[in-house]
Amino acid sequence: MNKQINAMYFSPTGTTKKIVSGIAEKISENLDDGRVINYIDFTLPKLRKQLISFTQEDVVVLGVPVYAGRVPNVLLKYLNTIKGNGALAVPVVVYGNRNYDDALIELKDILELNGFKPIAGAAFIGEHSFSRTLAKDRPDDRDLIIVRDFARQIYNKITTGDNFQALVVKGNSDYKSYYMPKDKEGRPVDIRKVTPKTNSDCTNCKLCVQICPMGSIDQEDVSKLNGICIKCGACIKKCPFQAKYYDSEDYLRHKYELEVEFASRKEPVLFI
Ligand SMILES: Cc1cc2nc3c(=O)[nH]c(=O)nc-3n(C[C@H](O)[C@H](O)[C@H](O)COP(=O)(O)O)c2cc1C
Repeated sequence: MNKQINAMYFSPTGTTKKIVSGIAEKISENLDDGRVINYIDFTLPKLRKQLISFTQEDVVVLGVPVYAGRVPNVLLKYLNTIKGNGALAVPVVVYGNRNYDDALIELKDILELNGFKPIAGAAFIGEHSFSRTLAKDRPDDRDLIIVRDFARQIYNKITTGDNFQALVVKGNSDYKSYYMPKDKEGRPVDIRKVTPKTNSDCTNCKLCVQICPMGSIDQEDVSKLNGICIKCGACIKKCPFQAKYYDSEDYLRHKYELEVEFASRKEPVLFI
């Protein structure tokens, strides 16, 4: 098989990267032709300025985390610039054990509209961006066995067929609106304006400036934001000194409710 395997992902806290890279690497191992995987990490703003296009010789495993039951809306503009030109695609969404709602069908549709041919899709589970206990340490070994099995099925599909039928995945073609947390009275609350705080353990190492996917943390004063915060969890989870945190009551209630309500383990779902 004469195909270039690509692993392409947005992954602020690293779970999507693990799944997408795992799938791409296992497909590639099955190929056994010594070809190197092309990794395209579009987590940081710099990469989202580059125009990317593929050809019919490419297989693109493309993954995003689920945000509010959908493809993160801050990525839509960028995703629509990627040109498939007939490349085979594997849309993958990774969610924090609540639900992936219409994110997978939305990602599949985006890829189709951009000239890709989706041949398989999946929803996997990753530790929730808001929490250190919800889906803790996932993807884990059990997930990675499923990653391997999925990659094997994709390899078989690519090598045995070339007239692929349209891929069907779970979801509403009329996508549900973005999922919203609720307040004490059950009314929807908007946590979009919530921003991280910085405590006195901060050593001013600037790691948070480098890893913020929105490029929003001020270089001179890391407690200041110059742009939007998408609550992706990167600065919170990756700070070596636990110096970043949220103190918004609405955010913390939502986090707690998720941890209680969605504690039971969900399993990955594959469509092929
Ligand atoms: C703003 C935001 C919204 C999220 N919405 C959902 C959701 O609707 N359902 C869910 O199960 N997980 C949700 N999550 C959790 C992430 O999808 C999940 O933790 C994912 O593994 C994070 O991927 P990453 O490690 O690649 O950043 C949300 C996370 C963030 C930051």
